[in-house]
Amino acid sequence: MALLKLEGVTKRFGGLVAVDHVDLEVHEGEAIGIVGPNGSGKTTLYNLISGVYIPDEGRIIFDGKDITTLPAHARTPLGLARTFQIPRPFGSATVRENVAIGAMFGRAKLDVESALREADEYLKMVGIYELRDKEAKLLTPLEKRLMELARALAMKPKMLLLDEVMAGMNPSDVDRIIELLKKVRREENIAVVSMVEHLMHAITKFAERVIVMHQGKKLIEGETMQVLNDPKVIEVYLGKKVV
Ligand SMILES: Nc1ncnc2c1ncn2[C@@H]1O[C@H](COP(=O)(O)OP(=O)(O)OP(=O)(O)O)[C@@H](O)[C@H]1O
Repeated sequence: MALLKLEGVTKRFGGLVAVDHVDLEVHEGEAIGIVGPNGSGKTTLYNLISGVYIPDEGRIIFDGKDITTLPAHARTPLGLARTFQIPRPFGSATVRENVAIGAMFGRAKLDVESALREADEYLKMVGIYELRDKEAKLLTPLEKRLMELARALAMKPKMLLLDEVMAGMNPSDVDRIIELLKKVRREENIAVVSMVEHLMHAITKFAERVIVMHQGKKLIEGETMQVLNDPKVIEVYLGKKVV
């Protein structure tokens, strides 16, 4: 059984169909990349999966439950965690407290003490443990994204939706995050869906399967290298070879 299943999911903004009858399945522990040019519907798709938007048509099933109309805060405890392209941390709280919130309100629902301890583990994992006592608002954009990743992992999700988490990172940080994601997939069987606009090389190292969005529709889906070298995909990316 698929962990996540989208059936004919559609979202319109006035006359514009931002996501157009998308079908999608993600299985436990899978690594998926969602790519597509600007405006192709990737963010809207994430917002539909995470509950920021409710679809105009179609159904979303997660872990056997119909979550189509469930608000975002009710999806998190079921094991659906996401990061945002522009993180919105609790600014005056410390980095450690921000991550602990994930452990308290995610699937694990830990008490404060245990959540703070757990936060330290995840901060070490993403490589910003030394920043734990800093106010979150003082972090750089990249550090904020790493903190968000730690918070999402502390939720003990079954599925992690990553929104451009590796954008702006240097190659060694990208490699470190990819290794980390492989480790959590292997050890905790977390399905990771990663949205990427430009970092195609990162996606080839990480994703087993890629979905290409174009004008709100799924253009193609399949094994990563095969998809990224497909003539239709090359055409969508302005005639350039993608990788
Ligand atoms: N809240 C909104 N109101 C109106 N139109 C929207 C809204 N959100 C997205 N759109 C439109 O829907 C289409 C898909 O946008 P979306 O942000 O999902 O694409 P994207 O692939 O994530 O692009 P980007 O990489 O630029 O974020 C675009 O034409 C966009 O202008």
